[in-house]
Amino acid sequence: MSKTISLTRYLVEKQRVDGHIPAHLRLLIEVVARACKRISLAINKGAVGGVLGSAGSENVQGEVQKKLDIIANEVLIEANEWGGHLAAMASEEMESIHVVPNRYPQGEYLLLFDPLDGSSNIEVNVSIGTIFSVLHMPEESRSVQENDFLQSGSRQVAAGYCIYGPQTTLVLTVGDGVASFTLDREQGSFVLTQDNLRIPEDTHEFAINMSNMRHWDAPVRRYIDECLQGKDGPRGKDFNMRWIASMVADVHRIMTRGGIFMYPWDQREPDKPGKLRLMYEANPMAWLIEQAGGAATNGRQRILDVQPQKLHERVSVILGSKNEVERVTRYHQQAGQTQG
Ligand SMILES: O=P(O)(O)OC[C@H]1O[C@](O)(COP(=O)(O)O)[C@@H](O)[C@@H]1O
Ligand SMILES: [Mg+2]
Ligand SMILES: [Mg+2]
Repeated sequence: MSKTISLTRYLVEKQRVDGHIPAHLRLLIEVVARACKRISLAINKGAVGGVLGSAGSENVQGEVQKKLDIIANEVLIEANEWGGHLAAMASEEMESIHVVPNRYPQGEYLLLFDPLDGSSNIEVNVSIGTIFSVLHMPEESRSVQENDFLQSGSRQVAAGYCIYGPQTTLVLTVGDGVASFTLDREQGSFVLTQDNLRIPEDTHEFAINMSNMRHWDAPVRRYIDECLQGKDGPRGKDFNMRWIASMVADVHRIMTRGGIFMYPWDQREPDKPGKLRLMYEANPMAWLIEQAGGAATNGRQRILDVQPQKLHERVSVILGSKNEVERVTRYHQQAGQTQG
């Protein structure tokens, strides 16, 4: 029988042997992973469990909430409140931060999450996921406030996502590479399935919602136009396109075989920097991608260097295989376009 390494053992080794993470961070990650297991079970029940469909409410961003958006949010809050070594949490589904009540143990970390990403795919049985990011409380902060969360992505201490697809897979970084763990339902635990994930620097696969083409900025049009010209164009090779409309699923494909993902600023809502949220979608994904050898920018600067001004801030996202992301970023610089 092959020797398997559970997420717990992997994290214990990161703590004890490699000295990469403190004990409280290890326990926090384990609590998030346990919550993801529960979310995975709820999703699997589908129509049988009565969990599909709209909840009949909207979140702070004006998006219709699905029942599973709310269930996933509640599972994450409940699990982390009493066991997460946290000071507070923030979520796509909550307008303001959730401070851990003082009847529970207080901790030094801040947890941000998109409880269910790609929720438009729930009913069609296509992969969806949970994205999370962990920050340290600023040293000087006494009682936690929203401002404490407004740290750039480069200050994350852990980040990851869990994809609920044909397999449930947790992909994690604590700043020394990326590892993935697949849920073994018989054992009830996440098992290490790949260590030190690497994204190829070159690719011939792009992911973008092409229906927005007429709204894009010139550098994005230029890049996609050149890809579409294939062998006959300046790139001299054919490109393939994929768009799942679940960032988690599109990023997971890139983690697995390379590619570039873009949700750029566009002219539909020119005052918004982008569609995706900086703090609990773009930052954790950008860090994972960089840790796997890829790159992530908003066309103008590294996503991890963007200083957030508000909790639900949006950002233009270009991430994936390094050479392609650098090319799109260069096109933005050459065009003098600085949407971000
Ligand atoms: O429907 P569009 O405009 O193609 O947008 C798809 C994008 O929106 C998102 O679904 C946003 O995530 P939520 O489902 O968490 O709101 C991304 O996962 C995905 O990349
Ligand atoms: Mg999302
Ligand atoms: Mg979501």
